[in-house]
Amino acid sequence: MSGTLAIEARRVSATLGTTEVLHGIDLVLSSARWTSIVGPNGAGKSTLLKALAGLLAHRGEVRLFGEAAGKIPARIRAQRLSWLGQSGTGEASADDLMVYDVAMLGRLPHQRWLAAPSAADREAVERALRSTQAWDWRDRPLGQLSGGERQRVLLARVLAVETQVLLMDEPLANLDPPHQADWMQTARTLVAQGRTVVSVLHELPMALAADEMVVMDKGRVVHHGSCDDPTTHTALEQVFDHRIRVHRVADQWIALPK
Ligand SMILES: Nc1ncnc2c1ncn2[C@@H]1O[C@H](COP(=O)(O)OP(=O)(O)OP(=O)(O)O)[C@@H](O)[C@H]1O
Repeated sequence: MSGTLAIEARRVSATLGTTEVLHGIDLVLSSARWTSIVGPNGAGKSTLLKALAGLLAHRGEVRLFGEAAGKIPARIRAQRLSWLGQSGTGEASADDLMVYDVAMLGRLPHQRWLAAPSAADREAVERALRSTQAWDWRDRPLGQLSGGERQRVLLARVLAVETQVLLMDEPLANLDPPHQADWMQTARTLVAQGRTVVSVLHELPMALAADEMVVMDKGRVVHHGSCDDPTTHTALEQVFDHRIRVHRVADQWIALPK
């Protein structure tokens, strides 16, 4: 799959309320790459991610592996693309569910109507919960977990779907530094398996560890390039009004306040 196009957005615009917040986005993301989406608050990052996920009405076209995303039946699309919302928005209704059952929800696209989970479903859920070190809480209600613990369960649910494309909005929210590093390792492992990871990130050093960066401002993509490319660093500095500077430290890119 590497080198094929995972996601194409053509002239994608979206209006929230009465305000157009995405203005004709053109974006092509190759498969087997990790792309970070960055930009100031309100730039339209979450809105773009939702449009790519098919969760938001928009104008223009989104294609998933060459197929018009809107024409792919919802269940098939859910087998190909999984989505983690910002800080688990909309998850409050899951508070009474056990952690294991929350992760099992990720397997719904693979299950027949009212069928019991298969051995493959149970294996995928265990793998996912172990990979975010959430397995030990499997019998606890989601609502009793801390913010970071909860985020690790929601990450596990996304991983349990085992899709080709994973879209994650601020996946590092509430995670402590070791678990942020674990998430980065997970993203790299997924990419090594040929999967495509797209993550909205505010943590710029982590975002700069991706393969590619999409820089957004005011509802537009102002730059898309390799995280190692100096023009990407310039775009990043510009979009944050030159209040940050990208440096190379200990073999990685970091962004320091100026
Ligand atoms: N329901 C709404 N009606 C009108 N405008 C909205 C609505 N929801 C969001 N917006 C606006 O859309 C713009 C894009 O929001 P979005 O959440 O996509 O930004 P973001 O880049 O993800 O921001 P952040 O970094 O703060 O999470 C913002 O200016 C926001 O105020």
